[in-house]
Amino acid sequence: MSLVVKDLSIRVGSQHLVRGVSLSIDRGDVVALLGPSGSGKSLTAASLSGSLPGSAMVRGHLEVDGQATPLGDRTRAGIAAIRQDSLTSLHPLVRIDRQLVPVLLRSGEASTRAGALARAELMLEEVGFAAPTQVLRSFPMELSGGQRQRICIVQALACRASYLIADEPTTALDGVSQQLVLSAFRTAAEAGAGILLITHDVVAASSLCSRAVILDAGSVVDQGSFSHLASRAAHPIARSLTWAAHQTTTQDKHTAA
Ligand SMILES: Nc1ncnc2c1ncn2[C@@H]1O[C@H](COP(=O)(O)OP(=O)(O)OP(=O)(O)O)[C@@H](O)[C@H]1O
Repeated sequence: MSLVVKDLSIRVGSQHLVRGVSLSIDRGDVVALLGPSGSGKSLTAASLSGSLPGSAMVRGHLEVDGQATPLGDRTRAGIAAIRQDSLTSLHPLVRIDRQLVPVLLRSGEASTRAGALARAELMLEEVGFAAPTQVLRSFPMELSGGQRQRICIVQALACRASYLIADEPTTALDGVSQQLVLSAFRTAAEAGAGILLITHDVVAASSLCSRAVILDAGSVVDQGSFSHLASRAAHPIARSLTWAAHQTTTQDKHTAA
């Protein structure tokens, strides 16, 4: 079971911003999408989650668990997304409980409102909220950027989607929250979700992901395991992006030994 995108191409006006990108994510696997700023990671993510801007022209083939799926389809079943900008993802005039409870009921995580509230509290605790009851009663504007980001992460995980597209989910978070979120992703993958993690944090990616796809100027320049990318990568960007992570992982292993 996997999500496969082939020959993805995105244009806005006369600009060809993503060119022939192909990648796959297996259920239960976490794949990193790395690359310099402006290389096309967010556009690629948006095309998979059906949230490309209306001005974008998209071409290519998407298959979800063997089922061909239109790339422009905005109501895509089975794929949840975490976007970079958490303020636009949450309804500003709706309290957090009313943004989480319906998702948990729809996904079958809970069958009653009381059960969904209890589950929401637990999931909020798992991403570092010390007072989840209070958070559930808040409006998004009463929370910090990092808190809103973690609520979007809980909302996406609450969908229990087969695939999760996470665009820089931990950028606004402190170190402890980052670790908790990565641990929640690991748990989701162990439960069978396929995750695409877009990040500039190569060390975090190498600790969580089995392999990475590297984009530069809208094209895939390399992909494979982190040790492959660090040692034999054909493209200098792939080498520089993965070298530090590989060094850290290797040092950690030596320290542990
Ligand atoms: N709606 C849009 N209209 C026109 N150009 C866009 C649009 N969205 C993105 N771009 C351009 O497409 C290119 C890729 O953008 P994208 O946001 O995918 O990069 P990214 O790799 O996610 O960067 P970052 O790491 O900084 O988030 C950039 O040159 C950007 O300016």
